[in-house]
Amino acid sequence: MSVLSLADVTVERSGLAVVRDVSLRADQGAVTVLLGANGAGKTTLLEGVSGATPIASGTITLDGRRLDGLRAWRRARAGIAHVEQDRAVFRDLTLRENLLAACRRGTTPDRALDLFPELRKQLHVPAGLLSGGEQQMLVVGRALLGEPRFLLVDEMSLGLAPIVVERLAAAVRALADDGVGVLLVEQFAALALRIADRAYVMSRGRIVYEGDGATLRADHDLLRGLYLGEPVESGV
Ligand SMILES: Nc1ncnc2c1ncn2[C@@H]1O[C@H](COP(=O)(O)OP(=O)(O)OP(=O)(O)O)[C@@H](O)[C@H]1O
Repeated sequence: MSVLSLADVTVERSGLAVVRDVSLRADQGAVTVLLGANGAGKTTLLEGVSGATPIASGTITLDGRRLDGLRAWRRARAGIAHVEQDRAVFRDLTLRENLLAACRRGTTPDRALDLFPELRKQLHVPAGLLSGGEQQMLVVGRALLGEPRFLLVDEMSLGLAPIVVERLAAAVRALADDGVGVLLVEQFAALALRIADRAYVMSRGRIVYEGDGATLRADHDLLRGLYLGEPVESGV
């Protein structure tokens, strides 16, 4: 089983450490969620893992192999796919063309369309005309076409209707059950914890909680305290 592992990772923005000494691990076949309030550093951490932003110190390894010195495309080739927050699609190309653009030689868009069969009806629609939920399905599906071992997903629920969010969450869970390792960043904890195997909470750049998803889901006071940066004590 593959393991994505971070040890003492610090990432800076404009010279300020916004991710500080973060250590975490994500396992293949599991959903690992990274929670935390707005501005906690979650997006920056994912960017550090994918290589979109260089890390200042620490190590990132995939099955023991150092990734942190590699350019982003090499990390992608090693098996890391990053679904960024911006839902960027080629707006004038059809959904099908967007998927084909992401296919490796000899692969087809089937994996994305099997995960989100509702997209098959929209294959010839320009991606810019799709709903926000369909665009999100497109970018998640597109990320799979490179056959990643790990999928980093940033705030996939942002601005979407609850029913669509449920659909996306179920798809992400199914991916993990199918053997992909998912590292999911969410600001809204309830949904993420429902599909999580393991959870981390970040506050002001640091990890302030690590545990299994079910424990945090069951303890609202603990979760609230972590978000507010209060002492980590159950039942406060
Ligand atoms: N380009 C930048 N230059 C300086 N500071 C930045 C830059 N981008 C982000 N920051 C700051 O870094 C901190 C972490 O931001 P980040 O986006 O990683 O947090 P987040 O937990 O993902 O929050 P959000 O849910 O708002 O995306 C914030 O305080 C933010 O203001």
